Amino acid sequence: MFNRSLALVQIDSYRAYAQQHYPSLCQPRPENSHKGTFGTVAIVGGSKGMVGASVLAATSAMYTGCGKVLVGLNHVHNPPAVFHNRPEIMVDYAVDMVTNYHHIVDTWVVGCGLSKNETAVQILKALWNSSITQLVLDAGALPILAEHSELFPTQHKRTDLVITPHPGEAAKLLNVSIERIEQNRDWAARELASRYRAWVILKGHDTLISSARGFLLTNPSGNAGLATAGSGDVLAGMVGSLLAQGIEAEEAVPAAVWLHGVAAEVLVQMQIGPIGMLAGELAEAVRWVRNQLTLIVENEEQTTSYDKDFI
Ligand SMILES: NC(=O)C1=CN([C@@H]2O[C@H](COP(=O)(O)OP(=O)(O)OC[C@H]3O[C@@H](n4cnc5c(N)ncnc54)[C@H](OP(=O)(O)O)[C@@H]3O)[C@@H](O)[C@H]2O)[C@@H](O)CC1
Ligand SMILES: Nc1ncnc2c1ncn2[C@@H]1O[C@H](COP(=O)(O)OP(=O)(O)O)[C@@H](O)[C@H]1O
Repeated sequence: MFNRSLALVQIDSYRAYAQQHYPSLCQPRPENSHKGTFGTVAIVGGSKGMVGASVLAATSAMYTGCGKVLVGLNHVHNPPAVFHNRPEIMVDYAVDMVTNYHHIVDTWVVGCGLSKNETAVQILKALWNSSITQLVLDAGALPILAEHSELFPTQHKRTDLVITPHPGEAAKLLNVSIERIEQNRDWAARELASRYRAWVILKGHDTLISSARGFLLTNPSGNAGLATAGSGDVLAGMVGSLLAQGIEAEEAVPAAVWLHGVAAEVLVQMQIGPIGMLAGELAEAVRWVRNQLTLIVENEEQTTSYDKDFI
């Protein structure tokens, strides 16, 4: 029988890569830090039947290291007072959250499990036209952007707008077929970045990251284990989390994609996947990788035991 506690993971090469490309991921926590030091993320989504998507995004945001997470659920007029398996997460009705929590949120992540309806459109419009500086749009937010372009002027002043389409969503945003996106992925990522003045994560095998200034990168990590329900929600939470921690978008956006892929690779090395890998397991693995990256190691050849019993 596979013994998880004996699983050995080669973390050294990941650490070396992160030190070179994403040094902020390797910074240990200052001793005098407090929860406000690492920012607050609000996840807006969770329509009926898809509350799990918001909980996954919120959980992964916390596992990635932000200080506080709020979830605003749409449709659910009497939201649960608490997610019983995640009491750390503050929860409220989405409209109330957008109205009342403006001042305490650093980064808004909108769309995880968000169905399209009039309230969802109004929520997105309110956030789009507000003074918030960091906005990540995923999943259910993207068809709204595509279908109500008149409500979302592309000449916004936001510092950091990140959109995270899979090819189906990119096709809607660009009004072309999914085949056209898949055959012209570089073009699609660049076109979306320039059109929306946004950071774009065009998901799928060989995820692309693009910026309005013409930056284009193919993410080197990940595997087909990521093709599982909710793994995009996990990624959206991670992007929001790194931004909320004050990491510049130039680093935070590609770092989140890389870390997400590394977590999937670690799970495969542990034989938890690629088949049957769960989005929740991915989020837990992200926390382990994130902490491993901050360790100072003297022996470069060291391998590290990932013990599932300790996560
Ligand atoms: N536990 C929860 O609460 C969960 C909730 N979730 C939430 O559900 C919401 C909708 O998500 P969803 O998965 O139902 O539909 P969506 O992603 O819009 O796909 C629609 C169609 O697009 C296409 N397509 C997709 N990917 C593609 C690709 N890479 N490359 C090419 N085509 C691709 C594909 O078309 P097909 O290939 O099947 O013809 C597919 O049928 C969203 O808000 C999310 O957050 C989920 O995260 C799951 C866990
Ligand atoms: N074959 C694959 N190889 C690498 N990454 C993949 C593969 N399939 C999916 N992914 C990744 O998994 C995530 C899926 O996100 P998404 O399509 O939004 O799913 P969901 O809505 O279920 O969360 C994305 O980060 C995508 O890049």
